[in-house]
Amino acid sequence: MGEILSQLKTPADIKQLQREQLDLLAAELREEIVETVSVNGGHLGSSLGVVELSIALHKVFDSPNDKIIWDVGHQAYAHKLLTGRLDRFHTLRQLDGISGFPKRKESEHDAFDVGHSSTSISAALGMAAGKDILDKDQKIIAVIGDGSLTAGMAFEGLNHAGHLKQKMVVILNDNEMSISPNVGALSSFLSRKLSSDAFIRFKKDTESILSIVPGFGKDLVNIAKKAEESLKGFMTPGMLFEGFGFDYFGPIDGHNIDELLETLQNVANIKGPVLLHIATKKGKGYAPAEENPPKYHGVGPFDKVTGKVNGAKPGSAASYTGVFGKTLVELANEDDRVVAITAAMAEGTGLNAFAAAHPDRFFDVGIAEQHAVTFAAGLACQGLRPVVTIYSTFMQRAYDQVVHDVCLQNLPVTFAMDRGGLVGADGPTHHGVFDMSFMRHVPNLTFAVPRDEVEMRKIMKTAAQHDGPFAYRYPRGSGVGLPLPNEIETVKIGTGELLREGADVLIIAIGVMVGEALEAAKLLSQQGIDAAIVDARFIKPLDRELLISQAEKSPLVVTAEENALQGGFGAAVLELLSDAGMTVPVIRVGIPDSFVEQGSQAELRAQLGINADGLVTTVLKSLNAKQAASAS
Ligand SMILES: Cc1ncc(C[n+]2csc(CCOP(=O)(O)OP(=O)(O)O)c2C)c(N)n1
Ligand SMILES: CC(=O)[C@@H](O)[C@H](O)COP(=O)(O)O
Ligand SMILES: [Mg+2]
Repeated sequence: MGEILSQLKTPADIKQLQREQLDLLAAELREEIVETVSVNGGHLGSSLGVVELSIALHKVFDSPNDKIIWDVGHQAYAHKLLTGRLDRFHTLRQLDGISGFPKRKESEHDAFDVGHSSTSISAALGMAAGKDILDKDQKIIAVIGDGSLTAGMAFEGLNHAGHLKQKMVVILNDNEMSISPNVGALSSFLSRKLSSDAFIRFKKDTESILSIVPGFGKDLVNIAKKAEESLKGFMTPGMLFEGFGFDYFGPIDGHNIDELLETLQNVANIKGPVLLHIATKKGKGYAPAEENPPKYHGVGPFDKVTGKVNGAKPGSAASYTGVFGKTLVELANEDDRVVAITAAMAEGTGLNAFAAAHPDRFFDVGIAEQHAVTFAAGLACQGLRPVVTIYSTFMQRAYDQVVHDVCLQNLPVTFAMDRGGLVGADGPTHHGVFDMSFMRHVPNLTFAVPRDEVEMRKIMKTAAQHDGPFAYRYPRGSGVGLPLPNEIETVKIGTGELLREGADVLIIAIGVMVGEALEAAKLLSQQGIDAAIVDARFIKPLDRELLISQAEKSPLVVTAEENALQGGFGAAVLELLSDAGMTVPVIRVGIPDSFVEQGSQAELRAQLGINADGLVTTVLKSLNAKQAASAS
């Protein structure tokens, strides 16, 4: 534990440090971050890149009175260490431990809860406007990365801030990286420097114009064009932000503490919105992360000496993401209408395999889920078969686009929702536990949830051949480990499968809960209880015939899903049975009406009772209650 760091109890203590101590502090912070992430996993590169910035912010500003809002929040580890959380830092991202993201309930220094990107400017602007109304003396600072700046919401905030002329500081942390290298016109524009080449060209062209001014002859158009091109070379990022009404400063070296301190002190008192552009290196100070930023963006436990990631145990099953990436390439090999879209998550979604195999049919649109969906709608209008691959949690951003731009027009767009269900250590901002509720009621949409990787391939092929919108979701982590047949079958839309007969209870499960239900049936049979198991496979349309015929035979129905119970799969089954006039008791197992904290997937499932043991407990409790009721 670092000597200087361990003495810091609050950020006010940083103000007492001598200038030379700040460099040592930076080194200690890096050591602590690398040490902890190497054991627990976490977001390494982004946090290492803002160590100096975090020190400078806490030296110049007065948190918690002044508000520092981190965009995404995956880079806030140094901030956490500087604000009294060193003692608990070893619990980072663990069950009951400190969060990998800022959380207001965790610390008064965490000004705003984050996890999804591009919210910082809007939140900061709201705080800035609020402080004025309430006459508070505070400074408001948003820190946003160049990747997060690619989202429309960031520009909505800039646009409004320029209009309100609100005093606030936006720090643009530009490392030229999102998770992968940042994409888009904005990214190229940000890295534009005022080159001496451009200046010399401009000078020459201007001289040529001046020399012929008296004649203004036939070469004028060409010369004017040349001069215009040269002028474009002068367009700097500052012009963009000044156009939005911000005072622009930078780019400055985001690892130079002196430069940071001086500039922050200068901009702190400017009236009106300020944009400070800093240049940093993702992974700074840890060679493996500097050399391969995507790998160490969000990384599992690794050997801190060599940087070697522990990875999956040898012989473990391929991940759903891996199977998805491989299968989509196969589908695209067979059908050249298949195109793939990611919103800045090529690695996470497994679409990097597709990008390598079919680069001309792959689109990374930046962190822009809303645009991704409507862009897909446009591609579908041209006769293509777009597959928009977005984590379930980030699909929440694009709900209106799903409804208005795709489903209303009944366009053949596929929504592949990775990380459906509980994701583990990222916690409540990232669990994908609402998609069944927010997608299942949209007209025209077909929605399936495979129980294993073989079923996933079948559903993917079925979706690719379907003439309308189709969604499927699959979980974070390994599949069941089934061998994948080369030939991919399709399934009939709206059909489930009876996997086990049983007279005492009917468990209707979907997705990963099917495996848990089968396991529960084995455990129940040891207690003399005979459970029937149905894999519903489709949440929309439900297999009406199968579900009703099985429910008619059973004294008790239990539904099982890794989704919010409110409006989810169990609710859909209840509606179906109730509409059919059935009175069989239905117990729903799933996620109750509260946000689920962080922890490993297994720990969280056990806590919530959404695993085989939980199903057994629910079934036994319900059967006992039924028995007691009929005895009385
Ligand atoms: C709405 C949303 N989409 C996608 C993500 C996944 N994501 C987390 S960090 C990140 C890259 C952010 O890049 P940048 O803001 O430049 O920060 P850096 O990692 O470079 O420090 C992405 C795509 C997210 N958190 N939120
Ligand atoms: C911060 C963020 O949103 C991503 O980096 C996310 O944490 C990635 O999650 P996976 O590790 O499941 O890809
Ligand atoms: Mg970046």
